[in-house]
Amino acid sequence: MSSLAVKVVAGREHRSSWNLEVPRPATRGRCGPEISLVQKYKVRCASELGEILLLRLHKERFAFFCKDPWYCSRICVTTPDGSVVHFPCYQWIDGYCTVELRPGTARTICQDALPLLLDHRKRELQARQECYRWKIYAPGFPRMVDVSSFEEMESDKKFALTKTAPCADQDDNSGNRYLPGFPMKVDIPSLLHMEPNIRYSATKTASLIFNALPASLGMKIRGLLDRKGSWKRLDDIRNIFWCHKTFTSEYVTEHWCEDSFFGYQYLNGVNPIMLHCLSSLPSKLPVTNDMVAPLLGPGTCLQTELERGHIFLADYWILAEAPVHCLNGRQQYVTAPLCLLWLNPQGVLLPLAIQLSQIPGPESPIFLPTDCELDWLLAKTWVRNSEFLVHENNTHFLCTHLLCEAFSMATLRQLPLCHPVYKLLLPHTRYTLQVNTIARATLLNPDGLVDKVTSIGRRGLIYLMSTGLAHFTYTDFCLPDSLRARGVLTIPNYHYRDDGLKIWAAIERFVSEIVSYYYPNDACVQQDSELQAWVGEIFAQAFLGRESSGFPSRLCTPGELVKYLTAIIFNCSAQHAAVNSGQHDFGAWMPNAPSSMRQPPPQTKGNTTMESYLETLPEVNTTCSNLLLFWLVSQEPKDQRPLGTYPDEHFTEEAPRQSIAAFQKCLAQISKDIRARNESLALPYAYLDPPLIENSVSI
Ligand SMILES: CCCCC/C=C\C/C=C\C=C\[C@@H](C/C=C\CCCC(=O)O)OO
Ligand SMILES: [Fe+2]
Repeated sequence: MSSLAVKVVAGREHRSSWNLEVPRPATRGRCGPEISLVQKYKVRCASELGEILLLRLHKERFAFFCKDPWYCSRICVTTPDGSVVHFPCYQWIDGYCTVELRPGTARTICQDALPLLLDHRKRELQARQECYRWKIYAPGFPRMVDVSSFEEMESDKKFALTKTAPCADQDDNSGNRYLPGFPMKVDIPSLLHMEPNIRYSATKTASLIFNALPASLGMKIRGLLDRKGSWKRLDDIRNIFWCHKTFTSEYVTEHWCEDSFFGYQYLNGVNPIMLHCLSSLPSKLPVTNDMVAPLLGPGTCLQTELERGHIFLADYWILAEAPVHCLNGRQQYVTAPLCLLWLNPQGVLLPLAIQLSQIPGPESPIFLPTDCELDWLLAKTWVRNSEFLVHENNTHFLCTHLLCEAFSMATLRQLPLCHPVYKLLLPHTRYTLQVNTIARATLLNPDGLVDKVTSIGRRGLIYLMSTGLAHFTYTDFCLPDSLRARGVLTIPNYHYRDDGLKIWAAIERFVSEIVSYYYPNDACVQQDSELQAWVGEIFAQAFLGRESSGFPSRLCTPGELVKYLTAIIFNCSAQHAAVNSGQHDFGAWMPNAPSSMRQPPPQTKGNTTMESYLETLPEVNTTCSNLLLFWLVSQEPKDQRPLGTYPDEHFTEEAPRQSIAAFQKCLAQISKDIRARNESLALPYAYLDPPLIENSVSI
């Protein structure tokens, strides 16, 4: 327990009496803002204070009680003339220290003139930069949070701001151990030292553990996590999760073999960003008209369909040189397929041809829907395995989790609490540093889950993500630009695109209202040195300063700022929901998303049997460990905050608060429309229904 003292720093000195409402120290054990208590203080001053510039909270030891972290939401001050001033805080106060708060009115650095306030901004950022330090995890990776610095903070060590952090590969791995009941090693030390302001709340942690433990122990007891060898029958896979079936997972189990469902997943599955429209075939995929004529039917040909813009390609080139790994002591296999698809006159997307390598030739036959059933199924399953690798590592982990971590870090390090962009973005960074730290400690660590279930292992993951980042562009990052560049604006029943564009537009409208309020002209953007440092830090640390990425290193106009902020908020919320929430739905039927392949890709046709198919799919323990992860990450643990909900009132002015209300109204209408559309669908698409989208990447 500790005591709290409040000090008011004001502009002028006069006689007055002030009422302060301060959140009372709640309870031990970081239970977050869930318990809300308010303490009222009357502060009598010998003189009138005038405008309050800063409010200082001192947290001190109380008698002999031990140190307790407190969560302070905000302080409300009623002035002698009856007006109320809010001082947003929304932070854990750990240890005995002083926190200085400014009134809630957002201010850019250009709007501050008083040296006291300019100095306060500077000191606030210095302290944050000391606390949140960048770490190089692997060459070519976006930089991430260095959790070891929190350990140092707690032991009150002093350190230089320029301290360089080690790479993950040089870390001491002695704390990386097996935990009873779990199929992989866990890097325990890195989980123990999170700074309280970025740590999961007790509710969220408990919810994650309650989701994980019964599922993991259930599989352990049934021997599934330890059973090596092939599945004996495909049907046995149905029984892994007898109690975790969803409407979609059942639908997938029924329809996974169908070509139309294979095509559907490119539009509305967990990786809806792969298709590019072709105007001509690439030379590395020598599909002829004769090959596809039986499927195209009379009255058309491949060339005509190319000219109509009805031919699409999913190219897994990035896997061509991925390192390959061993699972259960056996060599695994990876390939880099090319999958050609056709949008038929009924508006259904169908696979036309699959080549399982980037190099054409007699050893890489082009598989066709007219081939025998098992050959065609095996070729499609190889593509689904490639989808798994590209989706999990790049679309999901790199492009949402890791990039959003870098946005979160830059926001914490470069923008003070009173900055309008800090107020706008902070809710969209909630728990991202924590979930990524958990992922690094359980999935990406040596002998972690990625090493236990994927054919490329941790080394392959590092290769894929660094190669992915080296090719990632600002166009890919901005949904409308990406859809246009990929030529997929007119494909029917592309619900990810339709819902995503509506949400993008709603975010854009909201952001442009906020931006126009605080940045009325180009000069305001250009002269905001904190904003420019923030963009520059993202460019340098997330995109490694690569000019060809097209990401800005500087922003010049309010329009550029609106686009950039819209893209960040969209990717932290909607994009993560689109590529995260369906992992169990689409992956629980393992043959639809195998994490590894145990036989080389076929070099001839006509040899596939059900036995060889089962010998190619992952073993029982590999399958079950992976499905355990899918189950866990497909549901947001409790303590959720859906898109557009801002219970922490960082903005206190009327204009931004009205913009928030309008944003919420717009999202509610989008939700209504999505739900109405879904009524008529055999397989509803709900991943982008706003109430089901989390504000931030937090699982
Ligand atoms: C089997 C027990 C695992 C416990 C892990 C608990 C929570 C997971 C924490 C974070 C997950 C984050 C992301 C991970 C996504 C992709 C990683 C790559 C996976 C792969 O290649 O297999 O999910 O939301
Ligand atoms: Fe995720």
